[in-house]
Amino acid sequence: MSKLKIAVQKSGRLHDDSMKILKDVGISIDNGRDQLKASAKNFPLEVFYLRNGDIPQYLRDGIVDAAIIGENVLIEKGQDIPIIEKLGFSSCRLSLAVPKNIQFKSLKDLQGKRIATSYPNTVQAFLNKNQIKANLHIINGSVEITPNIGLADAIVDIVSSGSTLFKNNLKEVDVLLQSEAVLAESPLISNESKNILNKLKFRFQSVLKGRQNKYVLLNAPNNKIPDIIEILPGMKSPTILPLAEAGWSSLHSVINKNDFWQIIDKLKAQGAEGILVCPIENMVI
Ligand SMILES: Nc1ncnc2c1ncn2[C@@H]1O[C@H](COP(=O)(O)OP(=O)(O)OP(=O)(O)O)[C@@H](O)[C@H]1O
Ligand SMILES: O=P(O)(O)OC[C@H]1O[C@H](OP(=O)(O)OP(=O)(O)O)[C@H](O)[C@@H]1O
Ligand SMILES: [Mg+2]
Repeated sequence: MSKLKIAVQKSGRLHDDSMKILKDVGISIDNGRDQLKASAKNFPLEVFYLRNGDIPQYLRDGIVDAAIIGENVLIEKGQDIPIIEKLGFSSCRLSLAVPKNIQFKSLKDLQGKRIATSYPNTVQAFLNKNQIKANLHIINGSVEITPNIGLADAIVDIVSSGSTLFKNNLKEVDVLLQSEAVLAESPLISNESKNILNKLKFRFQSVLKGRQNKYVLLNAPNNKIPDIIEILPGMKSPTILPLAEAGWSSLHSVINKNDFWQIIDKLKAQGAEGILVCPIENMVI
């Protein structure tokens, strides 16, 4: 039986979360950290550990069938490569930054200036769109240091918490794009591999939905149940079970983790007690 070949970053920001989502979908991988290739024990999958920036070419050439990769890298080097699922981790943005003490009024201030970046294609497209001519200085890392050592007037690099910009006395003045880890597919994938990839995608989706939601159990007096149901819509509708104590019920439901605190406050205000909140491993809808 053939195996799906999937690329994962060998080491770096994406590695741990990529391995975690594979583990969370129940795939167990024989993992020697120095191995460049490893097979799953219980799923037709072979993992290739590669450099992030090399992955678009491997996908394009059909050397791998799929990859977990930063969306920003596909925008830079793999616009021809389809994204089939966003994976919700490694969220960051690609931003333009300049020294803090510089007065930056508009993008026109970049005219004729030097911009350091590891993302030349993305930056050039951004400059073209804004009709700006600037000189790109392409480097692979530590981009934020370049204005301080006189190598560049501005930078375009990944920002997440903003602490690297802060430490280097830079300020963010524009955002070129938002990014997160994605599941990408080779344009040359075979039908057989595509079937396996669809199964993997389905498992990813159920784990991602689970991560997005929480399972809530609570006790409430029966006369409060209609009001509480209004707050707790659930997947279809909440489960209601009678408690041993007369006049009380237990309600079970699923809530989006983003609405979580707001909903809990409302539940308490409606007389809910003994509220338990549990993580969800998988949600298959
Ligand atoms: N500070 C950050 N916070 C969140 N996500 C990030 C951050 N920096 C980078 N990323 C995301 O993680 C991906 C991998 O980043 P990382 O710096 O580990 O690799 P790289 O230097 O681009 O590549 P390589 O594998 O060749 O070392 C990036 O493409 C981006 O999508
Ligand atoms: O906004 P922050 O949370 O500070 O994150 C941004 C930094 O993270 C990434 O670098 P990384 O640490 O991956 O090092 P690298 O430049 O060697 O890739 C990115 O290139 C920025 O430098
Ligand atoms: Mg990096």
